[in-house]
Amino acid sequence: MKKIVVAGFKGRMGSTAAKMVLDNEDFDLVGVYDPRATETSLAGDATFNNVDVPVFTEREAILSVKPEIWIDFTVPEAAVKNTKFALEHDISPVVGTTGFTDNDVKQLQAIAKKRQVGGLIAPNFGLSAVLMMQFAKQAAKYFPDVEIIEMHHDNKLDAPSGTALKTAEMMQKERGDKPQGNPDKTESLPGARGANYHGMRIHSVRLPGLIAHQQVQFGAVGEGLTIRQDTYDRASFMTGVALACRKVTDHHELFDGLEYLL
Ligand SMILES: NC(=O)C1=CN([C@@H]2O[C@H](COP(=O)(O)OP(=O)(O)OC[C@H]3O[C@@H](n4cnc5c(N)ncnc54)[C@H](O)[C@@H]3O)[C@@H](O)[C@H]2O)C=CC1
Ligand SMILES: O=C(O)C1=N[C@H](C(=O)O)C[C@H](O)C1
Repeated sequence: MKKIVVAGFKGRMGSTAAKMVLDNEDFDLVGVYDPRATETSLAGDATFNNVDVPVFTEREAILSVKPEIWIDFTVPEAAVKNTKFALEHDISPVVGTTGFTDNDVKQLQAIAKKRQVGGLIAPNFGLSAVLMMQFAKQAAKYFPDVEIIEMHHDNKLDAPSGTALKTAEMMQKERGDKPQGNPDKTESLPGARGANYHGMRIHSVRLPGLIAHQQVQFGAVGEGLTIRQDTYDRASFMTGVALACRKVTDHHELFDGLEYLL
C-alpha cells in the first residue's frame, strides 16, 4: 500500500483528494495537512468516513508518519516550499497546485534529480484537459492565430490558470512568437485585449457557478477552429491524481505535466 499525505485537505481539491485516497484499497492515507485545521484527527468527521487519520498543522510533524507520496493542492507560495520539503525528505510529490514559475520548476527538478526522487507537477489532472492541450498544440502548427479563454469559479486565486499558461507554452513551441491583431490597435479600457503570451492573448473569466473550462479558439482566412474542455466535477481530476500516485515512485525525476506518466 502506498503511504500518502494530502496537503491542503481543508480545501476544495485537497478534500476531494483525501477522499479518493481513502476510497482506494492500494492507498493508505497516513496523514492530512492544512494550517487552518483545528482538529487533530479525521475521526469524528463523517466526510472522511470517521477514519482515525492524524491531522497536521506543522509541516515537520508529517515526517512522523513516514509518507512515500505527498499530494499537494494548496496555494502557490506554500506548494513550492512543500514540494522542496517533500523532495528533500525522499517523499514523491504529486502536485496540482498552480502558479509555479518556470524557475521554481527547474530548481525543484534539480533537487529531484540530485536525490533521485520521482514526482509530478501537473497544472491539470483531467484527462480531457491533457488531450485539449495536446490537440491545441497540434492545431497551432497550422493555425498560428489563436486566443485562449479560460473560465473558472470566482474563488480562484491565480490568473491566468495554470492550464492556460501550459497550453500557451505548448502552442508557442509550434508557432513561435507572433504578434496578433492590428499593430495599430488601441485599448480604451486597459486589459481589454487580455494578457499577452508571445503574441497570443489569454482571457480569464471568473464567475460563480463555473468549475474549470477552457476554449482555445483558432482563426484563419475563411475558417475557424474551437477546442473546448469542460470540468463539471472535481472528481474528474482524481483519475489523474490516482494514476500519478501509482506511477511516480517508479521514476527518479520530477515531471512537469501528467502526459509524461500516461
Ligand atoms: N492540477 C489540477 O488538476 C488542479 C489544480 N487546482 C489547483 O489546486 C490549488 C488548490 O485549489 P482549491 O482546492 O480550489 O483551493 P482552496 O482554497 O479550496 O484550498 C487550498 C487549501 O490550502 C490550504 N493551505 C494554505 N497554505 C497551506 C500550507 N502552507 N500547507 C498546506 N495547506 C495550505 C488552505 O488552508 C486551503 O484549505 C490551486 O492552485 C488550483 O489552481 C485546482 C483544481 C485542479
Ligand atoms: O483553480 C482551479 O479550480 C483549477 N486550477 C487549475 C488551473 O489553474 O489550471 C486546473 C483547473 O483548471 C482547475
